[in-house]
Amino acid sequence: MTATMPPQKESKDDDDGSQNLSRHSSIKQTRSVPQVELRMENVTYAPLTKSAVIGSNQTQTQRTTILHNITTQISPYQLTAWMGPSGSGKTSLISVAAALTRPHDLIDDSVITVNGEEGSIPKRLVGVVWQDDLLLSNLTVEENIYFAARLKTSQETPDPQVRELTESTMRELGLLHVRDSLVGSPLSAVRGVSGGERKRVSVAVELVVQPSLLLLDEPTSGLDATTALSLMTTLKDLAAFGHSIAVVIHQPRTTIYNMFDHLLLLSKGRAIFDGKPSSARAYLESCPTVVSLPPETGIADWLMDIITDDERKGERTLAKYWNDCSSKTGCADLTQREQSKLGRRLSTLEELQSAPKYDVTFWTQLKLLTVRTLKQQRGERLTTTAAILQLVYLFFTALFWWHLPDNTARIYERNSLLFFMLIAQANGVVINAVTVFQRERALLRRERAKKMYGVASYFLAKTMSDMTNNVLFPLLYGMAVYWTANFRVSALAYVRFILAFYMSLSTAQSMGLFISIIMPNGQLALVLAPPITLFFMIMGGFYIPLQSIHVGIRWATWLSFARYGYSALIINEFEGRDIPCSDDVSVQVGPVGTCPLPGEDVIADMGITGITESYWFNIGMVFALQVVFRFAAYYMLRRTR
Ligand SMILES: Nc1ncnc2c1ncn2[C@@H]1O[C@H](COP(=O)(O)OP(=O)(O)OP(=O)(O)O)[C@@H](O)[C@H]1O
Repeated sequence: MTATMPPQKESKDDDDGSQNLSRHSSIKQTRSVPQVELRMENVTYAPLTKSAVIGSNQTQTQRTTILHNITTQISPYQLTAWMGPSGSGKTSLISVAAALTRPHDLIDDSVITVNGEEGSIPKRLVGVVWQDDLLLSNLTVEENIYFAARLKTSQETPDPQVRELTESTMRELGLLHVRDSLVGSPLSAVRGVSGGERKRVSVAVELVVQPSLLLLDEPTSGLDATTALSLMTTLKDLAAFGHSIAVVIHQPRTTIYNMFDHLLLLSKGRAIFDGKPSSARAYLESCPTVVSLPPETGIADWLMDIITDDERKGERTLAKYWNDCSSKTGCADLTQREQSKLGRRLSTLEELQSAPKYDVTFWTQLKLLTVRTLKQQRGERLTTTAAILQLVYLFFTALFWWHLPDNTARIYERNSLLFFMLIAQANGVVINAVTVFQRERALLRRERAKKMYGVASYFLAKTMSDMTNNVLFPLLYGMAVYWTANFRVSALAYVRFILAFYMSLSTAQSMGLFISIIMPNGQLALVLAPPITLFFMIMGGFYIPLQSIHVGIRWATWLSFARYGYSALIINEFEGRDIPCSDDVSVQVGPVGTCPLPGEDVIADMGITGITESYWFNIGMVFALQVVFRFAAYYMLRRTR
């Protein structure tokens, strides 16, 4: 497919001096981007917030007005800057523009229009680069960018073209030298790329999908001057393709300031200027309280100084002055923004909303997400630390249960070991499932909002990865313990042991995922997961034989994956063989005096009777539970936004 370029801006009044910059951007445009003009009029953003009641331990819910009556616009072909001191509401304005706030938090006469029509922008057309990045730490820089690009580029675009786009984006952002480095994260064992590089990767991941509206929260923070300039140049070039771009920026150097087409200045949630950056100085100097720009002071530094000074005085003079000025026509000439020269008719909101839901088919989503999840989870689960943990478990297990003699005196120890293996590994697997999903949740929410993929493909890819990577080490532990403990010597019994152990662990994993999905509060999920697992473990029949569990809660044993897993392991160990008697007469299992003891008596003694005496019944039940957990998890995930 040949690259389709949207009409370029014919010419530009370079009265802001940006024509002096030599720009060598190689950013490529692979598709036509719907142009979006977003206008916010009289926007007052007042979310419900919780605050402490003075003098008591209680909290109260109230509306806090964060943005007051803001009117501004983000237009195609323009690079817009939002500047203001810390706490002036820049980040909140990004949330409003990206339609990430709740509609009822926009109060009074707030109106948002998209291409002239009231409504919020379709989220798939928006890219937001937040200050906190959401990257996949175990993928390389290139992989992070490539997967984002592939998922958001039409199915017909050949892969080499997507690779080329990835390459040019990396080049643009100075990331080629770290393309094969893992991104890493402060929390993971992988240190990864530097903070500034990670920031650039987050920008690249958004930039590569070429959103109509791109909002960036302090993209240059943590970057050196050259890289910051290069990034802003890239954004400026991207705007020239018809994208609408707004950056939150603190104190840009003058070269960067001169690139802006439109400037919004904020102070304590209020606008104090909205218009051409080249007019800001003249306008503000006309305000009686403002000291003129001193010689040899950068304009951005001066702007911050006068806003901070005004905030310190507490009279909101600049906001009032702007309010007076913008409500009259007196300063219209000074502040008039450069009119965007749109190359074509803007799409209606309905047209913007009616685009195909996803750029690539379900199967492509599934393939990409499976590869991506496998890579990410391999780095999280198949780590040296995880291997060492299993070796420690193996050491202790072998220490206490080494080569158990196969006689009636050691039946209890055999059973206890089977149960210990289940409890130790299932608990770890559940905690892991909870933690990993809590980490993925934010990324999933963001990517779903951008319509990069559907829940079904994400969930299926995750399930496939969960079934392999995540239970591999625990399974290897079980396979080793089988021989160190001297369980039943038979190839068939070994295979059946592996199957029962694997099914129990993967069901525990599905339960962990379900818990994690239904509890958005990650800390609560982590606190509750172990007792829930323990409850089902007790229902497993080792601590209390099934027939002795109180009749009021005995029904819960039918919901316990541990019951079926443990029963299958016990049946596999004892069914169809006789256990030689021990000389130790104090040990009694089964009918007194039976020698050798039939394995079936051991099984019956555990309360495993009737239909549950069948190995395959238990495997079937644990499988069914797994399916139920997975479907419930999927259903709940679809319902959450
Ligand atoms: N959900 C919220 N509840 C209560 N207060 C909030 C909420 N969101 C933002 N604020 C407050 O609103 C003000 C503006 O916050 P915002 O993060 O938008 O500012 P900012 O200009 O981006 O600041 P910074 O440059 O430090 O990132 C701050 O005082 C902040 O504490």
